[in-house]
Amino acid sequence: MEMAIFKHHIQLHEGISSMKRPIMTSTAVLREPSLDATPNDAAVARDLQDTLASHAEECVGMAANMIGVNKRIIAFQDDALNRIVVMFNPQIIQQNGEYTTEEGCLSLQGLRATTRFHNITVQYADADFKEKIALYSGWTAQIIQHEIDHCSGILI
Ligand SMILES: CSCC[C@H](NC=O)C(=O)O
Repeated sequence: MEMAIFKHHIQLHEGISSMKRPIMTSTAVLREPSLDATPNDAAVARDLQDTLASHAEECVGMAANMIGVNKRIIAFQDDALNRIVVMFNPQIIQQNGEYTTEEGCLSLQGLRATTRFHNITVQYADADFKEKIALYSGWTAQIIQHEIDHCSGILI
């Protein structure tokens, strides 16, 4: 087991980033609320970001439990910034504009109907663990809601 983890990190640092990194699909960690993240989880965040980048064609966001780590960390493709954004301990503090839509998930088969909010205000710590509050709308807001649900052990 330790060898396997060691090998994984070698791959990370040798930069075999075009290889799709493994995703959890049916483990308990996806159904459990994750724990608060700390600055010590920076390496997990980088791993999550690299894993999302390796799945960028078919996946717009991920939560750390999708790579088997039960910490409240998300990464998502932000089309406005044209890069992947990482958030530690994201929390929705305001929301409005409820609607129903269909969503898919890399950890599940098929599409499911779900309720989302068009506008959200998110409180989080950024990649440098600085506290931030930001407003998101539409597609990016939908992705963030999906990933925050993952952090609570909620699948669509
Ligand atoms: C619209 S939100 C969908 C997010 C999903 N990622 C899984 O956490 C994905 O398909 O990328």
